Amino acid sequence: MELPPLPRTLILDYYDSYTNNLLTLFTKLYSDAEVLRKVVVVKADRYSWDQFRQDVLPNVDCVILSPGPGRPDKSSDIGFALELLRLHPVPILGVCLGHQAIGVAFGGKIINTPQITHGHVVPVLPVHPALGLFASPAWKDGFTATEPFEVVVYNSLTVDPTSLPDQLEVTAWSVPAPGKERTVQGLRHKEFPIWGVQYHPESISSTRGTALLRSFLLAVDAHHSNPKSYPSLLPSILSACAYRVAAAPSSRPSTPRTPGGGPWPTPPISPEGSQSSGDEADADEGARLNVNANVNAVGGLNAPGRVPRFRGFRLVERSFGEVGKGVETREVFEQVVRSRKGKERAVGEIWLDGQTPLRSTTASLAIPSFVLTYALSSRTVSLHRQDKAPITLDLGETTFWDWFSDGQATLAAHLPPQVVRGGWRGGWVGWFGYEMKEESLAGYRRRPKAGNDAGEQVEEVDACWAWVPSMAQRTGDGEWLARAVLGNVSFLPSSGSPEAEAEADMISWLVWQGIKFGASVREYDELVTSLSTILSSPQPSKVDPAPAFPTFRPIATGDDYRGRIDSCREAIRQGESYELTLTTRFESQIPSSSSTRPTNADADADATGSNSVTDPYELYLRLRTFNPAYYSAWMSFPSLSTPRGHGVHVLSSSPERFLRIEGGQVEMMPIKGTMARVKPGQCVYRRPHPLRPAVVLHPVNRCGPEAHRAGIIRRAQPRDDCAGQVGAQRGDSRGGQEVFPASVQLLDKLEAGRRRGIYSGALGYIGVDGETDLSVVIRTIVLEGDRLSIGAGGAITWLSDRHAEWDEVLTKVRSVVGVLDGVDAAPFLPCNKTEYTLTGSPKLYNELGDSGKPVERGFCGDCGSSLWYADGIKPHQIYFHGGLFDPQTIPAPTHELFTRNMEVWEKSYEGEGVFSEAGQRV
Ligand SMILES: C=C(O[C@@H]1C=C(C(=O)O)C=C[C@H]1O)C(=O)O
Ligand SMILES: NC(=O)CC[C@H](N)C(=O)O
Repeated sequence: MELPPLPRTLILDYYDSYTNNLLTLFTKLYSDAEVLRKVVVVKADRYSWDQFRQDVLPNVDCVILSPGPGRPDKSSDIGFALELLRLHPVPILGVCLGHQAIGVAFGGKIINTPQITHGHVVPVLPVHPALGLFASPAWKDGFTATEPFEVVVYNSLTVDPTSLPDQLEVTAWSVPAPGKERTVQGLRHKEFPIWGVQYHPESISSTRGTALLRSFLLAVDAHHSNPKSYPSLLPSILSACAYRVAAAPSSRPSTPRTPGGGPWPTPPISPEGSQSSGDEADADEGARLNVNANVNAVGGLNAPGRVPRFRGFRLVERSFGEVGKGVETREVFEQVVRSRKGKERAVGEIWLDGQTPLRSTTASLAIPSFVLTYALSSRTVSLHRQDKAPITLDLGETTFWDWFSDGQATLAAHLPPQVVRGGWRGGWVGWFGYEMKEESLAGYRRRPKAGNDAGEQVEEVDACWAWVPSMAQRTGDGEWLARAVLGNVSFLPSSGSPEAEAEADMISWLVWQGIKFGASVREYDELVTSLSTILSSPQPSKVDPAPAFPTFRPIATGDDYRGRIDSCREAIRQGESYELTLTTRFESQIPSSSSTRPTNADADADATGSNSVTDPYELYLRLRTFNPAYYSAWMSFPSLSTPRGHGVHVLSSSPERFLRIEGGQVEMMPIKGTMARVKPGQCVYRRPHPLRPAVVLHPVNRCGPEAHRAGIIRRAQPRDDCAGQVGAQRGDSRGGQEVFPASVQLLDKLEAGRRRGIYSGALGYIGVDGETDLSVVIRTIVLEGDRLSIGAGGAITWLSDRHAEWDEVLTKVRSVVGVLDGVDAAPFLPCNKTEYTLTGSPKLYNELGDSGKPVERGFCGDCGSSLWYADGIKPHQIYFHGGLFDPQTIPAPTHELFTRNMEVWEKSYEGEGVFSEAGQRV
């Protein structure tokens, strides 16, 4: 079947993640170059109706109305689409929301669909004899019209078939389950070139998507009396494009790197420049601020208006081989970071503490050389250094995102072309808080800049990025490395004063403030020497884990939360969203004075939870054994302040990857499916629903088809929540309404505008070489001043149960801190069981194992403690109790037994079984 020439197509985007998939559908039929010239995605509110009609419409050949949140009978949701449909100067295809708009434009009614369904595959059958696009030769090509075909539906609303105006005709119906009502799945206008489909032809899980697009384009071509070709879109229209097929593959050459798969800090890599190259002068000279020197320009920098003088960074590392392989990370951390000379004045402490149950942990341990924080309300960046008062910079209209990423790009441009990548080799470590969405999400409104008086108040830390020039790292194999970024960057201002120049961008500003980025060779040598001493004669740890967590209380009652769940579900029923991740917070306090500190005996007596800890590091030590996680981390910045007091400390045990960039490939790994407690003695797991990956993968989808093909979008992990979701693996999100901005703003309201802070943000490293690994900040204790908080929540869908969701929130928080106070659900009792049987869904709560395969994980149904089992093990009766990770309640032998059993299990597990504590099958 011949392909019609590609008409100039305008896709009107109602802020839906599927819009991008519509674009992808075009690239399945036409070349990227062709799609780039002829297809444009424009946000539905980009133009006024008048502008659109006068300037845009005469220059396009057809319009596609995208899916979207909201209702087509609400003008704030649908904009000028109804006017456009009534005018129909060019052929129009409506998809989902766009299809419903066709119904409304000509007098039909919108009602709730009999079964609200999001992300399911259903059969659809065109009417017979076929009408509209289903009568097209392009549709019929190789397909029997009387066969149903499978498609994905994603809607709360539908066109009421009893209200259908005379001008419209149904072209397809759903094939309902016995006893259920059928729904309208296709429409056409009897006279005008207007067609609609309720389902999503653009979903990768829908069949016959390209056939439908072909039918439409054939109809468009026929409408325009079959021209041989269409011109390219005007540059003015192309420039309004919200996103498009990627124009060219990434310009950065791909560089050799070791195969990935290691957990978060870093896999072992081949050494590069693993000893000091003796070019000490180079590194130190580069470190000097040199704004006026007569220098040679180095090409390739993307920041205009300045001449770089820079000899480049060198990423160096030194392995200690077998030395120190058995030494505990904690001991090394305490000696390298905590008891370093002058450490009490250090600007911060970093411990990326990736943990998996079976294998040695990986870790990055560092003292940052400086820290940048950002305050959204005043739009200022602050530079924090040891022994110096903070210095601030007003970013004006520039967002922190742009400022930071331009700076990072400049830094990365100073690497030698062939850098060996692999894990974190130095650079940024920190977080973007949840509120940073304000400066990044399309359509999200930035708050007005605070007035002068706001300068008097202590501001929130909305983003915090520390610079790490050198660190000690432990690989997944237990091998120790000293890694560093050597060298520096300096710039000659092209004109004007250095200060004015410095305002313009991050690097100039930092250089002007005297920041040197790289470590000097001397500093690196010192690290190597001290690490070598520590590894060959380690000192036992001097700090004990806190004997108990302080008692956390929810900031609102279960009733309150359940009420908000109801509101979420109502919004979903109204078609405003299909999934809303509602959250709340639990709080506690630690005494600010060490005088209240009890003796160990007191603490033991009060081990069910007391506010007895004064050093947050002790709390972290407890957390890392109580709830070890792939993204465990300790980040401590004692000199930062927030409105809640002095000192910001993050104690994270997040299991969830937000985004990883490795060798230029982007990977996201959303999790879903947290267990609900069902009966004492049993941990039963709720089956994850399939929507979550769609939401979380949305940003990756934005990378466009080119990126997908180039393999930049690599894979979603083969796991239950993605099972069968080829879509997720290809970056097609299977689903629906764009989370942004509608759902995010809705959530702001549903959470009464409460700040989430670090919780729900992204935390991790962004290497100087661009290698990045960020977690979703969940299961994380944040300490600001003496205030402790833990955020928790869950994704609410139409199918959510108000009681189960609240219980799930409690389960999540208990997995972090155990006992809770002031909750109106079943009390938490410490549990002494060592044997558990899990039934139900074989896949539990997925985390990442070192091997790259998922490690399953759950919680004890009695006490909420962690349960682990390992990679590649067949279903699924589990035994051991996560007391393993709580030395307070489970004696040491259990730990060993557990580990041993895991080994046995790994080697010899066959079929199902329940195992005794001694490792015997029972
Ligand atoms: C919001 C939280 O978790 C998010 C929601 C999840 C869910 O609904 O299952 C799972 C992981 C997180 O992305 C949280 O744990 O606080
Ligand atoms: N995916 C969509 O376009 C959904 C349309 C509409 N918001 C509904 O829920 O029915």
